[in-house]
Amino acid sequence: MVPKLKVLIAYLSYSGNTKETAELLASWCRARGMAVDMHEIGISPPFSPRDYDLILVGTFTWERGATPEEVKDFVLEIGWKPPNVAVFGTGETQFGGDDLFCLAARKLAKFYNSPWEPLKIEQSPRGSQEKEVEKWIEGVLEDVKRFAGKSENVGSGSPE
Ligand SMILES: Cc1cc2nc3c(=O)[nH]c(=O)nc-3n(C[C@H](O)[C@H](O)[C@H](O)COP(=O)(O)O)c2cc1C
Repeated sequence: MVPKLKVLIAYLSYSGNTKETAELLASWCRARGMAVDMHEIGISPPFSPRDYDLILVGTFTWERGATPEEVKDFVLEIGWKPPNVAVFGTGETQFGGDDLFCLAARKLAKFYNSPWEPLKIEQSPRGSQEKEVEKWIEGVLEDVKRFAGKSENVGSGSPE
């Protein structure tokens, strides 16, 4: 039997948009037979990144493009850069246009040298943006087997 792909979805959400995105991603992966664990940043107990074939990290963007402190702490707790991190984020263009839109997600993807462009969702993913979520996770999973099982210790640090 082929072992199930193991996916961890870690996210931070205050008002629910990033959580909704995380749940859509979880449903999509589970419907395709993957084993999914959810991790609420700042709440769930620590996990071992090496247990997973893919780690999805979701964050909203805070004032003037800032990364939420909880996400910075999460990154420090992990303490190294797993090579199989894909980032998704929610934000709102009304807070600073394209320059600041989902900037925390973009910075996080850069920090992890993520092989995938971050998914950027305007507010809630429900409705027309659900297609974007699906397209993004499909693309990520196409590549995942290439990265599965590999790890690379490149030191610790913190995103801006
Ligand atoms: C005070 C404040 C500042 C914000 N600044 C930004 C920002 O600079 N860039 C951005 O894309 N979104 C910004 N947002 C929008 C949130 O990132 C967006 O509402 C997000 O979907 C919230 O995620 P959550 O529902 O998971 O908590 C800001 C929201 C608030 C309340």
